[in-house]
Amino acid sequence: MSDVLKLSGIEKIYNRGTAKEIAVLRGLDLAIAPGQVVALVAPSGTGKSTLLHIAGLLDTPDTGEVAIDGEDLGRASDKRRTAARRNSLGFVYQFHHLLPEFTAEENIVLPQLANGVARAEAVSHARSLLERVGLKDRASHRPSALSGGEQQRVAFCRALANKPRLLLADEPTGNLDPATSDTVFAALMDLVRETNLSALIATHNMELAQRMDRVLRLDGGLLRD
Ligand SMILES: Nc1ncnc2c1ncn2[C@@H]1O[C@H](COP(=O)(O)OP(=O)(O)OP(=O)(O)O)[C@@H](O)[C@H]1O
Repeated sequence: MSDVLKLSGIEKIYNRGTAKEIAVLRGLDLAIAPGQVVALVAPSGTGKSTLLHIAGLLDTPDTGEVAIDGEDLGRASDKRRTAARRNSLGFVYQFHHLLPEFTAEENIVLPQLANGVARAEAVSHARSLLERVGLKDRASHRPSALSGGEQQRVAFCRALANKPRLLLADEPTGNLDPATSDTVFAALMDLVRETNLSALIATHNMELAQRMDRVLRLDGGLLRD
């Protein structure tokens, strides 16, 4: 079976050929197998965002290949990359970025409608996701009526709404206090495991990183165990 994410020889150099040249990624390789959860540990400024943007098809490398499920998308058309982002990738950030004027449930329904799923099916899927993260009775609340940990759990459900193959997360619990971070992270991991999702999760928290299948450090533009 092919890797869900395969990065090969990724180079990203900003301001190439000028005095301000900065080589952020220097021939980086990464393979994530189906169902594998990888922790990305990267001190500030080492290129974590650059790497997540390239893996998430939001940016392109100068050289190298980005394959999702065996399809090379690094230099595919914008249309194809947008479709892959919608269908194959889920994103979670440090802040939830939920739509404030919609309920928790609607925030999970809307991306499905945008992908052509019928409303009844989208609602049923949203409810099942909310139930799995313990928020069944919060479905009709707007984000402002939810705690920080609850907001983030809704954001996880939204990321999984379109049944992605790969979850990309940037400090998904970085905005929460340590105790809340712990339970919310456990909820995310349960959801990821239940759906056999692959994931690349950036975190500064070594204790959380150790709970993943593999811990990789970004160092000198390359990934090391
Ligand atoms: N568009 C750009 N043009 C020039 N330099 C850039 C650009 N984007 C990022 N950089 C530089 O590349 C390096 C890596 O940036 P990146 O945002 O990937 O770091 P990061 O590891 O995500 O940092 P942080 O955790 O602090 O957000 C930094 O030195 C940054 O200043």
